Amino acid sequence: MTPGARLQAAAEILDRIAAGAAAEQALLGWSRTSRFAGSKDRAAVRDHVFDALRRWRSSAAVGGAETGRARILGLLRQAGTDPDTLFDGAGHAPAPLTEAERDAGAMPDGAAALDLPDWLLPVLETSLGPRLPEVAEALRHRAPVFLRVNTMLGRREAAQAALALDGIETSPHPLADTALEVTSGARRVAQSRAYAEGLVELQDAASQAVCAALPLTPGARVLDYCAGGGGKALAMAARLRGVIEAHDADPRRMSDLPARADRAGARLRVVSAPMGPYDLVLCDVPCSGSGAWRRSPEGKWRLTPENFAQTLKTQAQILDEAADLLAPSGVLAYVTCSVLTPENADQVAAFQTRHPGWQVEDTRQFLPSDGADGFYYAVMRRGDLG
Ligand SMILES: C[S@@+](CC[C@H](N)C(=O)[O-])C[C@H]1O[C@@H](n2cnc3c(N)ncnc32)[C@H](O)[C@@H]1O
Repeated sequence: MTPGARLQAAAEILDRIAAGAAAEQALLGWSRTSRFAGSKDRAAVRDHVFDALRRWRSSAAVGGAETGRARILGLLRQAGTDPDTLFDGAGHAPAPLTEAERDAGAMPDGAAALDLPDWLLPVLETSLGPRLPEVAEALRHRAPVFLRVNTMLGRREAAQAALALDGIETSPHPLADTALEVTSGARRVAQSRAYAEGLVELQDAASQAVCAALPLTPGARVLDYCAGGGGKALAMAARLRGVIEAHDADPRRMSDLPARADRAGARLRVVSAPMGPYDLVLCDVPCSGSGAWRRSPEGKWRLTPENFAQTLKTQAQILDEAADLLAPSGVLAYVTCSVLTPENADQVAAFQTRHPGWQVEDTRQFLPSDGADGFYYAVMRRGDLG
């Protein structure tokens, strides 16, 4: 496919997304009917689609309409690329621009300029204060690819050398001792030997920093209450060198976990009904995902006041359930990939009001503008053991 044909394909997929299709479904539908497209074409089309999703509002404003074609036009204008070099109608490229399209388009302002939903702007302003513009800007760009070195199987330098043999260049990332940022060859990671043998896992650097901050002591009984795909459960297992119990309200989300644990040499037990007492319960709760909207930009537009309110209720309920599973001196670790105060510090404060005596021992907010995803954690323990 020519570069122009890739843009045309992306524009059509964006129209399907605008009509209500999920991005992955729309991409899959296109893939199935486009057998002529090679792997590089598919990757390029996907990148264009996700670039437009990250800049859904500003690309439409600059492109002059709420269509896939206009959004692609807007992205080109934002990048300083002359659209006439690609909108030329040749070889399935977009048709040349009309006079009306040339005249259309304006710089957005307010929430549209930041590529944020209007309703969420006040929440973000309160949560981030003067850091809002830099966070919003970070969320408009592609996320770096990070790997976690599985220190049960090798050191960071050994992992870098193994990855280099497969043409993947990395550099250590300061957020965590286990973190590598992929600087070239990211698309080869899943086929690399280091990945197949469990020496590295895909995991965001801030997510690794969160796992590194948890007070895991040898012999501790640990539960990952919202284990999902198990990224944090595996990272905890590597640190603890003991068994991690993994639970999720939706057990299908953990279906790959036993195989991933085997590959990593981790000891992990999936439990459907956790039985306390535990020494540490990790609650990596469902959240807005606002800290990771670079990776999942659809989340930015699908979040509504209604489902946000429901998510806040679920988070509180999970914290209450987890507290009941802990030993008297046990640690309750609350984690979100969010930058929004209502689901971070406010949620923890509300828990403390419902459960007097719990104290926050350690807490930190990571922001996407610091390099990795936005994450929040609070490590809590009961203070009134007497
Ligand atoms: C942020 S994801 C977990 C990601 C995972 N810990 C990781 O590191 O890859 C949140 C998970 O919480 C689960 N969940 C939602 N409601 C829950 C509940 N009431 N109890 C336990 N898990 C729940 C979801 O199914 C989802 O897998």
